[in-house]
Amino acid sequence: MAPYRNLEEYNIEITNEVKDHFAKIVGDIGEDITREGLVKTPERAAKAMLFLTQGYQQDAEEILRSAMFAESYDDMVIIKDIEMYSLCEHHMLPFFGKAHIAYIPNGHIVGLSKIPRVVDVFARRLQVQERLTHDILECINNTLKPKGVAVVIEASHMCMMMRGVQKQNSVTTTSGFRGQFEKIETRNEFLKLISTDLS
Ligand SMILES: Nc1nc2c(ncn2[C@@H]2O[C@H](COP(=O)(O)OP(=O)(O)OP(=O)(O)O)[C@@H](O)[C@H]2O)c(=O)[nH]1
Ligand SMILES: [Zn+2]
Repeated sequence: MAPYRNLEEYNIEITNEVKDHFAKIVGDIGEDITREGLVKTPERAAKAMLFLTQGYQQDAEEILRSAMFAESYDDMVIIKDIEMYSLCEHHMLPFFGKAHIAYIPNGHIVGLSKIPRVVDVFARRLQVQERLTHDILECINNTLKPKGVAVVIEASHMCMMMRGVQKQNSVTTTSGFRGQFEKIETRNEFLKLISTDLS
């Protein structure tokens, strides 16, 4: 694609391209693309898909760096039950659930809202749950350089519910630990505080 003058121009161009692909899909699955209810569907679907994958245009480390504050607090900070919606890269179907994140500051704390924003940046891409977990973990570790960071994600995958193996109640848990959370006592304290039965 040609280089774009600005983000707005890029957004218009890319929306039109994705819209044309969706129009083809709607026709290919046997629908009448001229039917009243479907006329605007390719455009709506394109906008929805670009919203759900907007993380490719965003810089998670920059988001964290924009709200780091020098502070001597060095106990655990936990943000739990962060709702998360992503798309599995194998089927482009949603997987969704909760992220629980903790860090132990090392001279800097971060604005609390920035942690869920980081989750969104990486979730709004084509992902597998394992890589999503590590993307969040490494981003916080590299940027904040805390004494420790922990990420747990619990999610349900629509590709295992609506199709394929068709299991409605399975939940996948992934986790990653760095620094002080690699010690069993710190990790267990975190797991206890997020009130799961993982410990
Ligand atoms: N590890 C991992 N696997 C995932 C994730 N999301 C979806 N999958 C799996 O990716 C696998 C893709 O396997 P394939 O055999 O290539 O695809 P498939 O024929 O559609 O597989 P079925 O879902 O078993 O019908 C499936 O087992 C999915 O359950 C994820 O986040 N992490
Ligand atoms: Zn899938």
